[in-house]
Amino acid sequence: MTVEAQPVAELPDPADFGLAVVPEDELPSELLTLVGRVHELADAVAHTEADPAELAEASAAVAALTERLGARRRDIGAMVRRQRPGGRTEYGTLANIVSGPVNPAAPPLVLERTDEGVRGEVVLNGTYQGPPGLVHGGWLAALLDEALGTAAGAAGMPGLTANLDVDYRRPTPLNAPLTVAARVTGTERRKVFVSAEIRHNGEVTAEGTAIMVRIAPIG
Ligand SMILES: CCCCCCCC/C=C\CCCCCCCC(=O)SCCNC(=O)CCNC(=O)[C@H](O)C(C)(C)COP(=O)(O)OP(=O)(O)OC[C@H]1O[C@@H](n2cnc3c(N)ncnc32)[C@H](O)[C@@H]1OP(=O)(O)O
Repeated sequence: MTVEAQPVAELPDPADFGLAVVPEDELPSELLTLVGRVHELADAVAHTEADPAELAEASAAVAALTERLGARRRDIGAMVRRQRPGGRTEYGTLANIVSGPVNPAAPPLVLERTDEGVRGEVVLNGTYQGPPGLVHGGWLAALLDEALGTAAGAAGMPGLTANLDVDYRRPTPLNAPLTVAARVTGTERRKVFVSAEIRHNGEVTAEGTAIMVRIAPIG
C-alpha cells in the first residue's frame, strides 16, 4: 500500500467490504415519506403542549408503530448507491445521522458537487436546538464534519476524520436556510486537508478545518 493521498479513479464498492448496498431508486417512496413525517413528528413532540390524555394516546400509537416497523430491520452498515450524471457512481451511509435519506433524525444535509468541492442547503428545525432559538454547536460540527468528509470523498480520497477544528463566528438560527460548503485544500501522504463553512444570509456562522486520513489502500 502506498501512503500518498492521490485520488483514485473509482471509489471502492462497499459490497466488496461486506456491506449491504441499496440502490437509491429502490428505496420505496413510502419510506422516504415516512422518514419526513417522523422527522416532523420529533419536532412536534419536542414542542407539544397537548394534554395528558392526548399524549398517552399518541404514545401508544407510536409504540405500536415502533413494534411493527422494528420487526424487519436492515443491516446497520447499509450503504446507498447513487448513479450520477456521466455514469459516475457514489455511495453514502444509508442511515447517516447528517445526510442519510432514511434517517428521520437527519436534517438531512444533501450535498452536491461544485467546481471547487461540495455544497448543500439545509434547514434545522427545533429538534437541533442548543441555546434558546439557536442551533446546537455540536450539530454545527456534525454538519461541517459531514461536508468535510464528503469533499474528500468527492475528490476521490474518502477517509476518516482524524482531527476537526471548529470556530463559531455568529449564532446560527433554527428554522432558517443555511448553506454548507467544503473543499480539499491540500494533501500529504494519507492526510487530506479540508475546509468548510456554514452560512446564513451569506454570513459565515461557523467554519472548520479537518484532517481526513485515507483508509482505503491505493492500488
Ligand atoms: C456531493 C457528492 C459527493 C460524493 C462523495 C462520495 C464519497 C463520499 C465518501 C465519504 C463521505 C463520508 C462522510 C462522512 C463524514 C463524517 C466522517 C466521520 O465522522 S469519521 C468518524 C470519526 N473518526 C474516526 O472514527 C477516526 C478514528 N481514528 C482512526 O481510526 C485513526 O486514528 C485514523 C484512521 C484516523 C488514523 O490512524 P492510522 O493508524 O490509519 O494512521 P496514523 O499513522 O495514525 O495517521 C496517518 C497520518 O495522519 C496523522 N494524524 C493522525 N491522527 C491525527 C490527528 N488527530 N491530528 C493530526 N494528524 C493526525 C498522523 O500523524 C499521520 O501523519 P503523517 O503521514 O505521519 O504525517
